[in-house]
Amino acid sequence: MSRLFGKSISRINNNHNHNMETLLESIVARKRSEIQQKFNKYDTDHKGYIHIEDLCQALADCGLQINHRIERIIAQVESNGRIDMTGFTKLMTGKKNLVQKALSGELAIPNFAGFCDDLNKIFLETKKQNPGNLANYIPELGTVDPEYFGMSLCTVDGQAFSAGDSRIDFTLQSTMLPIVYCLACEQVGYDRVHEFIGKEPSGSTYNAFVLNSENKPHNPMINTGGIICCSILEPQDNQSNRFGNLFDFVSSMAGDSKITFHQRTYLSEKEHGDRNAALAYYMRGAEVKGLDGKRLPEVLDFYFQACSIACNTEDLSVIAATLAKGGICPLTNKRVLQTSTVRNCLSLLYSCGMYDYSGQWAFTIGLPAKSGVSGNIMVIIPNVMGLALYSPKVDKRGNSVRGIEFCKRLISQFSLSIFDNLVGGVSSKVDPTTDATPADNVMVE
Ligand SMILES: NC(=O)CC[C@H](N)C(=O)O
Repeated sequence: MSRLFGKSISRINNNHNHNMETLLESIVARKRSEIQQKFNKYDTDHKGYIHIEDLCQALADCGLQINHRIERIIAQVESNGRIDMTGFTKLMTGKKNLVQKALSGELAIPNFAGFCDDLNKIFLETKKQNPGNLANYIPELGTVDPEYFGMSLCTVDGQAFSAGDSRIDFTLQSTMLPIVYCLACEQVGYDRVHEFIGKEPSGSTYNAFVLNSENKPHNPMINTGGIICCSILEPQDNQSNRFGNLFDFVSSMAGDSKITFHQRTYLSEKEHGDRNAALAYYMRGAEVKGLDGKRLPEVLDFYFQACSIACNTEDLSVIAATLAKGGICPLTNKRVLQTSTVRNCLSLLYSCGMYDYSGQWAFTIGLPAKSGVSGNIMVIIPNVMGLALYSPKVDKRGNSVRGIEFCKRLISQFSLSIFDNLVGGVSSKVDPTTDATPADNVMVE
């Protein structure tokens, strides 16, 4: 009995091994033919090799700029500006890399050109109207061209697209606050920061004289919370190092980009900074913890300097993308923040990032974001991309009017809000990460 049983088991095993081999062979054959097809697609003149220029063009079509990261990947498989089938196979089968992902349609936004076309249309539609006012309580902000309108996006894979005035620099203003908050959390720890600052929206204007029931600023994304964060950052260091460290940190979030500092806006805000000075003295009078009362003018000065760090929407979209990617900059692939810090920051941006419009923003747009009174907005689409907008005319709450309008239109067309892709949801919106509508995935019996 047991011998018979043993025999049948060995027959089953033999059959199984044979079937397994055939299956593996067919998988290998399929993979080989897929690679061959791709190779043929880029071997445009059928000479048996791909010109590097053609490969670079294919990558550019996916939204990737040829930087040193991509050059390094290509250098491993090319010779004399060409890639043959052996090199191409190595490229497509080796450890997952950006080029492989791009050619396999696996980047964050697979149909990048189509998505950007749609975004461009939304941009042009939004551009037609320009209500709101310049925030001239900081006089220098009242001098900018009110017609500026720029938009940029950067995905977690580094796919980039811009429209309009995407290279015009603007001061970050309150959009610096999440950055200062992240740096403070990394330096002194999240618990310590929140010993001094709350986690609730204030429901009041960004520069209101309000504290929560624990005598703390409501959150780090409004002026009071921002001033406290500035007080916590490297109090023992000198002013030059402290500013330098913050500046370098912003630059590393922006992909080691050459960000700037706008001296005129800084001086303008400092000269007209009575409200923020009053807020600082109000907090000192209320004995708010975390505020170094002896260094008050220095802390305020640092706050004004931070608000006058400047960049363009291209840079800001990379900063947002670094947050979308959990603290790793998609252009340099360097980790600049711990994921836990980013998680905390995004939670706060979701509930408090748009001043006293935060609740409505969360409801209509459903994404973490931060605005600055210079007319910039950065929006984070977790695990997908960062988006940056600049249009200097703001509404009465201090949020860019066209920036909000662009986001409303974007979200009405694409399922990018964090609650858009609920299992069981039926929606006509397109998911640009899969190019399908959520309704395509629903199976109702
Ligand atoms: N909302 C903002 O962007 C305000 C920042 C500005 N520097 C201020 O303190 O008033």
